[in-house]
Amino acid sequence: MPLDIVSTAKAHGGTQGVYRHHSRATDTLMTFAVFVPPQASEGRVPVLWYLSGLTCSHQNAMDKAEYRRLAAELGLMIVLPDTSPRGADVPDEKDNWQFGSGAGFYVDATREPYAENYRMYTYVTDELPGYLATHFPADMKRQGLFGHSMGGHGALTIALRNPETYRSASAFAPIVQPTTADWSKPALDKYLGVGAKSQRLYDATALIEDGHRFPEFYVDQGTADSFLDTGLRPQLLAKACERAGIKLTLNMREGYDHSYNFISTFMDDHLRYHADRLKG
Ligand SMILES: N[C@@H](CCC(=O)N[C@@H](CSC=O)C(=O)NCC(=O)O)C(=O)O
Repeated sequence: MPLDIVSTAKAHGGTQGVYRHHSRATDTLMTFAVFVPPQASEGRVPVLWYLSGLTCSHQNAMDKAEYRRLAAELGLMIVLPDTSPRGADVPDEKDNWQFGSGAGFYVDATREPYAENYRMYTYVTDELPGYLATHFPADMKRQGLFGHSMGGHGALTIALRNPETYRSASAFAPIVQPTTADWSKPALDKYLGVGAKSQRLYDATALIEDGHRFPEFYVDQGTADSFLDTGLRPQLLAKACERAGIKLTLNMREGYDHSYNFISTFMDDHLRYHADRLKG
């Protein structure tokens, strides 16, 4: 399980690193970022996964999410995976930002020609955790997930499917019902097949309807988000959670849009939420 170091830099007493490896899941080179807090010099620390949105790599959140100062104070390791496989041999739609490169939707594709490489669910839930446990001072018994938009969808669905692995889950402006939203349905149709039952495994509201449970979710959503009514629709998650008896804290943030200005504003609240649930 070899890992190449792309870069490391000291930040807030910890280390921000970028790493690259060959992935068995995607059969491509994959790049990811990890912030290791200063507390790791004394023992393993809790792991918080940040799943990014459409068009992103590990780099966007590293540059704009402003997580390092408080993660260093709280002793949280922050892991930033890429959002899709990439490379000349990976099937893609160059002019479509809602599909292919930068738009893996955290699914394991089953349709050709995508099934060989687009296996981001397995990559994030199985393969990359193995690298963390081997190469980093990560306490894999204390893991949480959060993410933005497509990554918020990833965080909610992965938590619902693996409640024994993750202790906490939160999201910024998540796509809560990707099987029907205009910017995600076409991608799920291509990765998994039109009308495929398996699409429900990648849809937070469908998972809840089908009996999957997670103790609680914390969600922030900007009211000036241009994707709010067609792509995101947090009210659908609220309804599903209410019916299922899942505690949901949904903060509608007046005037905030979909950008990293919104994410960085509320980043501290999310880090504290996870730290409370990952301690001890
Ligand atoms: N290019 C698009 C806008 C794309 C966009 O807003 N991407 C978001 C995630 S959207 C949901 O998954 C993002 O995080 N972008 C990266 C960034 O650094 O801001 C358009 O033209 O509307």
